[in-house]
Formats: sequence, C-alpha cells, structure tokens
Amino acid sequence: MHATTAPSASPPTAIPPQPPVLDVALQLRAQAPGRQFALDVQFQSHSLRTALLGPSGVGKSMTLQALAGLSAPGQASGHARVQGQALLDSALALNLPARERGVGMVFQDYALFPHLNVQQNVAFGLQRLGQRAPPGAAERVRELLARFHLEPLAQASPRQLSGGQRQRVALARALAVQPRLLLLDEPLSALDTELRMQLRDELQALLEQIQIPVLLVTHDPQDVAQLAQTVVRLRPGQAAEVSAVNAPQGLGPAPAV
Ligand SMILES: Nc1ncnc2c1ncn2[C@@H]1O[C@H](COP(=O)(O)OP(=O)(O)OP(=O)(O)O)[C@@H](O)[C@H]1O
Repeated sequence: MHATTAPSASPPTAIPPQPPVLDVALQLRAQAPGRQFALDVQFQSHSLRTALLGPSGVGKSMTLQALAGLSAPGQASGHARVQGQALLDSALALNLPARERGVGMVFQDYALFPHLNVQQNVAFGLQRLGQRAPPGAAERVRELLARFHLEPLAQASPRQLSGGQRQRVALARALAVQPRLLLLDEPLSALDTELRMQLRDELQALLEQIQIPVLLVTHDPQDVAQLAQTVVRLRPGQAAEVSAVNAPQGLGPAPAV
C-alpha cells in the first residue's frame, strides 16, 4: 500500500520590492566670495521619466551636476542611487568619478566641443584620455549618427549646425556610453517656439524608445506634460514635493541605444 502525501504547499514566493528609479538625498554646498549656497535635496521617483522643477536659483542644475559627478570637491554629500546602484554614498565613502557613473548629460547650450566635428563630438565619451578607442566604438558612433540623422553632418563643425542639429549631436553624445541615467538640463529652452515643439516631439519619441531613467530640468509646463511621468518640485527652504503627472508608459522591451 502506498501512502500518498499531499503535495506540500510551497511558501508564497516573495517578490523583492523594486528600488526606486531615483533615490536622491544630497546636501549641496557652494561658496563664492561673499556668497554661500546650501541645499538639502531629497526625493525618490519610481518613474523612468522625472522632471525637476523649481524657481530660478533653487539648485536644479547643481543637483544634476552632483548626479553627473561634476560637483567641485566637497560640494555634494549624501547619497544618489539609480535603480538601486549608488553613484555617491558618503556613508560608504563611495563617490564614483564622472567617467564611471554611466550618466549622460545634455546641457542647456548643448556644450558641444567647438574644435571637434560632429562625429568626434559623439565619439568623445567613448574615449579614454591617452588610450585607443575601445573595440566597437567606431561602429557605435556610426549607429548613433545614423539614428539621429547626422551622417551628412559627420564632418561639420558645431558652429555650422542649427539649434535642432546641435541638440541631436548632444543627445547622441550623451547616449554613446549607453548611460544608466540621462540628465537633461533645459534641453529645449534655447530654441524658438516652432523648433521647440518639433524637438519636443522628437525627444518624446526617443525617450519612449530608449527606456532609461531620465531626469529633466525644465521651466516649461508643456515639457512636463509631454515628457515626464513624475514631477519633483524644489522649493527654497522646504522639502521637495513629488507628484505623478502622467501614467507610466508601458515598459516594452528596451531597444539598445
Ligand atoms: N560655483 C558656485 N559658487 C557659488 N554659488 C553657486 C555656484 N554655482 C551655483 N551657485 C549658486 O547656487 C544656486 C543654485 O544654482 P543652480 O544653477 O543650481 O540654480 P537653478 O535652480 O538651476 O537655476 P536656473 O533655473 O536659473 O537655471 C544659485 O543661487 C547660484 O547662484
């Protein structure tokens, strides 16, 4: 006679909670002769696309610089994590250098290198000082030039480009390293209304494709409506306010960027 045993009920599998997409708790300090600036900025975002808003001078650009690893020594402390991975954690004495952070940044004026052509600007982030370009770099640059419709302009100098073309070069350069975080500091503010609308549409399509965490500084409500899922408002002397603006987009398979 066989004894049968009821299958033992397996314990429910606990799904580990997802870390926030962005987890920022930074103390920022800057000093100039006769002037001091201090900001504690704390927020978490569970969205891939977060807008950082706040009045002029509140510290938005400084926050982006701290995330990119571009702060002056001693200017930023605390912690900053992207999908659970720390870029900076003072408690652990961890402060990754900018090149090791995997953070792409597009500045308001695009900050293209004037002495480099379009192709060299895009390739810049892939090179290490005094070293040969890593394997695959030339292919990656070709891919990005094609993707951003920049092939005919590969040899052009930044001063020969329109505002929209400059923006595409800046985005291609920021994405060259396949960043884990993309920072956009008022990327549309230098453009006239018509071009801004067109490039906002392009940026929206691009962000939907690349599906990497993005933190966007803007003053423009239309940027927020079209590009962001969560808004973080910095307020002088007060805690940041976090709110949802749009339902998260479906997270389809992420094509390589
Ligand atoms: N190197 C520095 N030394 C001293 N103060 C600084 C330095 N850099 C920035 N600041 C000050 O820090 C504050 C925050 O500057 P930040 O550029 O981050 O503001 P912001 O919110 O991006 O403003 P805006 O919307 O006008 O671009 C400002 O008061 C600015 O004057």
